[in-house]
Amino acid sequence: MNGSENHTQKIAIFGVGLIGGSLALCFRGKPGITVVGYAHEPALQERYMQSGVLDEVTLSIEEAAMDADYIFLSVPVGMLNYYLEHLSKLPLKKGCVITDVGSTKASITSAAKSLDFQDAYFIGGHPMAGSERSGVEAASALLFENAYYVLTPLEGVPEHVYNALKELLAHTKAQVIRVDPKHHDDIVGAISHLPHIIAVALVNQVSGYNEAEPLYQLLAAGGFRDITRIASSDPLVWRDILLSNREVLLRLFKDWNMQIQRFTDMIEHQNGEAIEEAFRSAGAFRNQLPERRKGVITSLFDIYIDVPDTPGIIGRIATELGTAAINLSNMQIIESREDVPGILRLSFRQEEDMERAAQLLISQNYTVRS
Ligand SMILES: NC(=O)C1=CN([C@@H]2O[C@H](COP(=O)(O)OP(=O)(O)OC[C@H]3O[C@@H](n4cnc5c(N)ncnc54)[C@H](O)[C@@H]3O)[C@@H](O)[C@H]2O)C=CC1
Ligand SMILES: O=C(O)C(=O)Cc1ccc(O)cc1
Repeated sequence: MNGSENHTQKIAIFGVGLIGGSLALCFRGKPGITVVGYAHEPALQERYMQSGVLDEVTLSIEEAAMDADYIFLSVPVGMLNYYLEHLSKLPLKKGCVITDVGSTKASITSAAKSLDFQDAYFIGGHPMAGSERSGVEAASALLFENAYYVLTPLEGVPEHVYNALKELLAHTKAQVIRVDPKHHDDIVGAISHLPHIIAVALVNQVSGYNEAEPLYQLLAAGGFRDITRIASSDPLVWRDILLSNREVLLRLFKDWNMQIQRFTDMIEHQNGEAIEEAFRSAGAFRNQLPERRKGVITSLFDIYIDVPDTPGIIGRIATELGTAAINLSNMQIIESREDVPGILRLSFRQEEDMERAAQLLISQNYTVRS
């Protein structure tokens, strides 16, 4: 029975990459849970097993699905229908819940509506956390912590089945939220898919200029890196997402073109006041966004310090923090120029570690900014 603590539960994961692997890590080792991965290619079997996120791995869809209480489809969006259809023809365990993690929800939900799962149920899902990285090696048990996890249950899914999935997802430490599939795609199109497109288009524009003048790449610093991180996302995963949210995106492009046209007009007519107002209103909205939700990418508490361009300085700072038992999660030089101090970003998982590090470094006369 799903959701019962007294029974052993089998969780099957199809597509053990960033998201599937992170889910596996959240579930694996929890009392009574066995996590089995499905690998569609022999080479993946070894890779999945070596990653240490699974209890078992199989090359057989049937074997993975057999007796599973939950099946997570965490393959690229373009492959979801194939697996859903295949599963609908298998004798699944009574009460089995099939769910997915795809970044669009309307298409998979409408496919699921047209299939007969007999004694199984389909509940669409989308964890609103991730990164530009991909593959099981990038998986982390902390990925979903405090993020939202959207569920889009089909009509007719009993409440206790929905609640059992929600209970299982508590292992991810995400906050489950129920959203209509089409509404989900409208919103996520604007806040995730469009930004990915803009980032890629911008990088490609600059990369074109850089072919004739390599100074573009050399001078590209803070702002460019910040808003283009997601341009490094997996091409195949994103091809599928964008094609699956086609209509929403085509609509969003119209509004986007209007925004660009507005800037064209303001600059052409030297309308400084309107430019100021555009920045003012954007800033006001952005500043009210909720604090970055914790997760492996976003949980970091960052401080920035100016570092003189002295050999070994980074190693020295890391050692000093280590000696003071301050847990540093990451350090990255985000600007380094000849003859001027570079900027080093120090990231911490705990706010307390960040505060202690700031105090220590200030006491050693470093310039520390948050
Ligand atoms: N990348 C992100 O930040 C997020 C992605 N998603 C969704 O999660 C799903 C997976 O994305 P990621 O984990 O990022 O990608 P990934 O590339 O890290 O993982 C995909 C996995 O699926 C496997 N795979 C590919 N084709 C397959 C096939 N035909 N049959 C079986 N397995 C196959 C790959 O070997 C890989 O292990 C996508 O549907 C994506 O839209 C959802 C939230 C965040
Ligand atoms: O890296 C980022 O900031 C992301 O935007 C991650 C992401 C990618 C795809 C999703 O469907 C949800 C989240």
